[in-house]
Amino acid sequence: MAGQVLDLFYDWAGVLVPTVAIASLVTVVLRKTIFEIPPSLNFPVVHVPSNDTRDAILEGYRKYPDSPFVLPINPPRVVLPMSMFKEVVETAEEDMSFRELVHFMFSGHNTHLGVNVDELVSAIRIDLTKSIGALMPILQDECKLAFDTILKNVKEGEWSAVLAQGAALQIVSRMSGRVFVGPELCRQPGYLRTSTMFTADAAKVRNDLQQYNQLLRPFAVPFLNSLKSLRGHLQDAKKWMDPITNELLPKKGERAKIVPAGSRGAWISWLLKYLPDHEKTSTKLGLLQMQVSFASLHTTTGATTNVRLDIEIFQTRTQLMFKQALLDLATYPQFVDGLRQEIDSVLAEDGEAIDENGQLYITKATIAKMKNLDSFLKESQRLTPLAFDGMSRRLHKKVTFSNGITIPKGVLLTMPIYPSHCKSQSEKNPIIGRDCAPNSAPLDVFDAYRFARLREIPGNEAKYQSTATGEGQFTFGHGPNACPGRFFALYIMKVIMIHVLRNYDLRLLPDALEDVQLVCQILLMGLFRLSSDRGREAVSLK
Ligand code: HEM
Repeated sequence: MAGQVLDLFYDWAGVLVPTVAIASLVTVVLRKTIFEIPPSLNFPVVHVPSNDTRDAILEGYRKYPDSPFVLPINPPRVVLPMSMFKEVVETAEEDMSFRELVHFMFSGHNTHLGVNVDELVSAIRIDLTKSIGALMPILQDECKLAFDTILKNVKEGEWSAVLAQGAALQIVSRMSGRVFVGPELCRQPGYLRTSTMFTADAAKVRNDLQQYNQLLRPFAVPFLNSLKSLRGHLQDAKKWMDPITNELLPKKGERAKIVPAGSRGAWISWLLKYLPDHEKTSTKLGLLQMQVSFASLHTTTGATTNVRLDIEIFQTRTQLMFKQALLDLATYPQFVDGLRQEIDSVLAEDGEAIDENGQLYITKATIAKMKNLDSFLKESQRLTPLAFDGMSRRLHKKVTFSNGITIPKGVLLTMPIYPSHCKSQSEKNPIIGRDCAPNSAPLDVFDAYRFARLREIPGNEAKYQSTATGEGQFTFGHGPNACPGRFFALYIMKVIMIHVLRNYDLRLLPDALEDVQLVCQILLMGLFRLSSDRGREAVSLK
């Protein structure tokens, strides 16, 4: 009898064991490929109402301010409590990385995004940032030319409707293009289209590939139109780089050419300094050019799967921020006079400088004295960051944090930066809550000079500048991966804001929809007019 039972057991075991093994294998493969659910995430899941990650993050942060929660989007995100931000930014690149996240989200094998961008980061962080002062004349020249061309129908003394979104895109693209590729190319419609569309097509490749499960993606790649367009942009970029590269590459025995900041080719000469010899080609420089467009356009935006930002996939980051600043200027007109007075009084004291072509321009040092303007831009970004999450990373391996929280390999992490900027969402105050200057409005209210007042408190001067990062100030990330382009981006925005404030009045269209935050993402119509009493008045030179 016992023998029969044993036989029966062995018969069943012979079937059961392989069946269970195959079933487990299939489950693991399905989880990894079809459903893309990272294993064993024992954190609460927050409902995402109609793809609105912003509301889901706010809700998650309200419910779980001190512990992780999951956003069930594709691929799912683990949102960590803000108390862990230091550990996240300080964790070694080999363990979790921002670039790996971009590579994963944007199919880096195909799009070349998220790959090593050390040379790009060095050229931005070291050369571009150091040269901002020297770039002031060309940035202001291009700003004025771009406004005159793009807003040519705006008549003095009359209100005209302007689609601020499109105008801002062209103005910012021209100003950054003037620095990257020089005056001829930066105004060419073909160049402008390629540098903005590269980002749009990269986002399309990402979205297209997400329609397929991971196993099928390699088979789908050759048929993606978005990828064909992307490759076309890279070929165009190479063509544009050919002449500049030929001019700048030293012939045998020659030393590398030094091109002064502001001259055509300077940016390329900075990149060449960091490239190994075998990569000093127009193909590589064209790729870097597209990568810098992408970095200043949409790196983390695409990774957020934020619906509102996805609508605006064609916009540059700086342009989005600039548009938001314009929107805030129109929404809170009570600050316009104060900002104008600051510009006037700083210029009355410093005067303007004259560039080598005899044109007036405002120096970087003079702009730096406009602390209310700096504060206005920082406040604008605090309440409307590009993404409602941020400092996102992908894990290369399982990581256990000092509080015992373990996150498995392959998971995408993010931080709830927007709620952390805004005290009213939680009683966990960020540092700006603690440091609050007297007379400041609550943290959920737009208070244009909040940071200017904070800077007046002894010891705070550098801590609350628009480019500063740290607790409660995460618009540009923080730590080793913090945005290297933020200094450049902010001076572009300041130059534009000063130009607008000195030359135009603006207000929202009277019938602008009620939900301004949403409207601004879709169709922001501003009304501009050349202010008759302020238009281009000459400011006394010292
Ligand atoms: C207002 C405009 C901008 C915003 C809000 C912004 C924001 C950011 C953020 C949040 C990150 C990731 C930081 C992290 O996760 O720790 C980042 C990375 C980066 N940004 Fe920006 N950015 C802006 C403009 C620019 C511009 C104009 C450039 C180029 C000139 C640029 C170049 C980069 C690069 C190269 C990285 C990747 C850094 C790395 O991988 O180490 N950004 N940016």
